[in-house]
Amino acid sequence: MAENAASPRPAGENAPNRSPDRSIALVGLMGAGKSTVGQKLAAKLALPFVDADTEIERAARLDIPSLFERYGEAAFRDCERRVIARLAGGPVQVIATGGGAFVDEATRRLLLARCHVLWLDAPVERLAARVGRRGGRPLLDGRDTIEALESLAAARTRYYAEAHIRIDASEDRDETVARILAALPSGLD
Ligand SMILES: Nc1ncnc2c1ncn2[C@@H]1O[C@H](COP(=O)(O)OP(=O)(O)OP(=O)(O)O)[C@@H](O)[C@H]1O
Ligand SMILES: O=C(O)C1=C[C@@H](O)[C@@H](O)[C@H](O)C1
Ligand SMILES: [Mg+2]
Repeated sequence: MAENAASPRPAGENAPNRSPDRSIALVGLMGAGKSTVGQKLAAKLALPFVDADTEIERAARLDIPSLFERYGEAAFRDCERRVIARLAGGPVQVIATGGGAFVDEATRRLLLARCHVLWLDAPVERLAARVGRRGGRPLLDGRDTIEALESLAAARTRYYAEAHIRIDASEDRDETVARILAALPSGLD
């Protein structure tokens, strides 16, 4: 069906009237959808998309499990802090952070100062079903997924709660994107 030019555009359907003044940073636990929802959101807003985990792997020339194994979590966090500082200082874009990035105080302050920070939140059971048994997440390896995510949630929720906006990310990806577009500040248009 031909598009009716007279009909109003659904919010966020096309990019030109949605030009954020600053980057959008997605935070939240593993499986919240930061990477997959972030890509869809960026496409809707016609913005570049960047994934901090991928950028860390590129900078370190190692995948995340190998980084953890060879150098330990502290070295990974150092790398993560530097990579996110670079991304937050870059052009306006959608940034998917790694699940633990926002716990770091320097990263948290920087993202809150420079970006629209959105916390993608969903119940642990839903997150566990999404991350499944696929490897690549060293903090879940060899542990009961629900227990591991519950303990991360207990330690991290107070940090995620500092995000500018909380998005209920329990439903499917398109619904989460729609919720984000509806929740973004109207001054962003
Ligand atoms: N809203 C959703 N509905 C259904 N499946 C989803 C949803 N969001 C993400 N998924 C699926 O869950 C898995 C994990 O999602 P994703 O990699 O985007 O999470 P993440 O928040 O980036 O996690 P991490 O912190 O480990 O990088 C993927 O297979 C993705 O397709
Ligand atoms: O929640 C976390 O601490 C992590 C989440 C992933 O995105 C990766 O950044 C890494 O596996 C650590
Ligand atoms: Mg991710």
